[in-house]
Amino acid sequence: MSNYFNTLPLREKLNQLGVCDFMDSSEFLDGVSALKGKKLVIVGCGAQGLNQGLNLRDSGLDVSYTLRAAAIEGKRDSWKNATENNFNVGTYEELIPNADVVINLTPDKQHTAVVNAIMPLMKEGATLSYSHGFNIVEEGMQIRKDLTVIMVAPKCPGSEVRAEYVRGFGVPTLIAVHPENDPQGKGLAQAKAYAVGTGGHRAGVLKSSFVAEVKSDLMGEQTILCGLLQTGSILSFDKMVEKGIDAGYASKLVQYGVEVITEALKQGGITAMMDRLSNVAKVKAFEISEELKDIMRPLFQKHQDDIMSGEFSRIMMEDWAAGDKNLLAWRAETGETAFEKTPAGDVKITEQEYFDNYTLMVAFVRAGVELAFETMVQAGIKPESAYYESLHETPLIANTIARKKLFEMNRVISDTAEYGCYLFDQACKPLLADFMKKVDTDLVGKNFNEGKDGGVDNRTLIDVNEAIRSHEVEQIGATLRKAMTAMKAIKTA
Ligand SMILES: NC(=O)C1=CN([C@@H]2O[C@H](COP(=O)(O)OP(=O)(O)OC[C@H]3O[C@@H](n4cnc5c(N)ncnc54)[C@H](OP(=O)(O)O)[C@@H]3O)[C@@H](O)[C@H]2O)C=CC1
Ligand SMILES: CC(=O)[C@](C)(O)C(=O)O
Ligand SMILES: [Mg+2]
Ligand SMILES: [Mg+2]
Repeated sequence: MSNYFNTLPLREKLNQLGVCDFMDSSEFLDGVSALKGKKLVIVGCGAQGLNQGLNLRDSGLDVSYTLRAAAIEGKRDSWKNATENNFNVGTYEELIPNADVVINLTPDKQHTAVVNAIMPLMKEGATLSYSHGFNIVEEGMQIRKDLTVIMVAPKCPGSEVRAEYVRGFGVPTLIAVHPENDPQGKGLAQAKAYAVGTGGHRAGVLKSSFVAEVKSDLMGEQTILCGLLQTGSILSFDKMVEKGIDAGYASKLVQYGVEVITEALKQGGITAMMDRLSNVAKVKAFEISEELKDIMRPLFQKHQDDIMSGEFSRIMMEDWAAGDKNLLAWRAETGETAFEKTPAGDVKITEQEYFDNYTLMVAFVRAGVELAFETMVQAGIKPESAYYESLHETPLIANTIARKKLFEMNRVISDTAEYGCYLFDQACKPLLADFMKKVDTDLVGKNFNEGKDGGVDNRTLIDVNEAIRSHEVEQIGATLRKAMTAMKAIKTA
């Protein structure tokens, strides 16, 4: 097998990277009917497996789980997840031969082995589905020609696929049909029905390609979504402790702050998030986020370049071959950070205080979202896709940090995302060392407005507002959010 993307001629690379059609709600009037009465068998019952299955069942579809024999015999967590939720569970031999759609929701590093094990058992003309195209795009997996290969990729962690559905909303979803595997032409109808089944159509569905999904998904998770939220959280906590802010207060501000701040982002973009600051704080946050963008731009570009060239997947696959040596070591290190080890203090922090006392995080988020968006678009990813991946998903990742900090975030995201998150974090911290030396408690830990009279230069404020509002991520965001009429506000700390 070899990297599928790298075997394509340039025009075809560009072609597939550019596939991105926002699907109008009228495209989903058939609901789940293309999958109704069909046997959907999910392989694996982890973060995506369990939560997608719950949504699909609640949408009236026939869902069961197949697990490797050892997981069933050992009654492992995946077996418990499925059986405690009253799903039918069986071995590959028991369930795959009758499945109309086999949904592969095992970790990316297992895909080649899993697909090689299940493919011979699949019935003629069945469908194989993925939620991330790594195996097809980066490893060049070849699928039997009678099988249809689709992708339904929710732009968020599995836990939030469920949480948003239960709230009556959904998460933006990329769907695709692999051009090499659509013998009956039914792939698109099935992928659409599946996206309705998970609730994705209420938030927005893009008709994408395996290539466009992989090259954007890897970029988002490594940089703004997971990498930068990790780096920003740790640096913020350490700074507060260094400057004598109570550690319990610092822990609480960082754990919940990013969720509160990015809730405004989700509802009204960078503009709404920045508008939560006083005028003086907004001007300052704008200035430091411009500085942060200049410092971090080369790192964002390096991540995108390595993703496009296949260098990222090459080094990650080396780690797979080494039994996840680096991943496991980095995971353990994350668990040992002072932020992770310091419980949130029993102090009241009001919703507004999270903005006023954590201006630094507002600046990190603006810088990271805009940089990720700009870098993706420059690399040929379409703005709609870049918006979901950089802006809309950030609050959904922040929800996992609010739940149980960074170790939890890294547990819930895929191993692929986790590996890339650590790579970014390790490169970003030294890059920000000089910047962080200048940061004081007015930006993190104390109210930025304290001791200031609140006055700003009108011209400066007008220019700042204009720069924020005219960014392309705000333009496309305003359009895409118009379709999100069912969006629910979430209860933050
Ligand atoms: N995590 C997320 O939020 C997101 C993930 N995705 C994609 O979804 C897919 C699934 O990822 P994720 O939900 O994180 O995976 P998890 O690690 O949470 O779940 C893995 C499941 O697969 C099973 N499994 C592991 N190894 C094997 C194996 N060799 N053979 C059979 N079953 C195995 C595990 O069960 P057991 O070990 O007990 O057998 C477990 O039930 C990936 O393609 C990922 O990129 C996409 C969007 C977001
Ligand atoms: C949660 C999600 O969308 C990720 C970050 O892409 C993943 O877990 O791989
Ligand atoms: Mg993703
Ligand atoms: Mg991912």
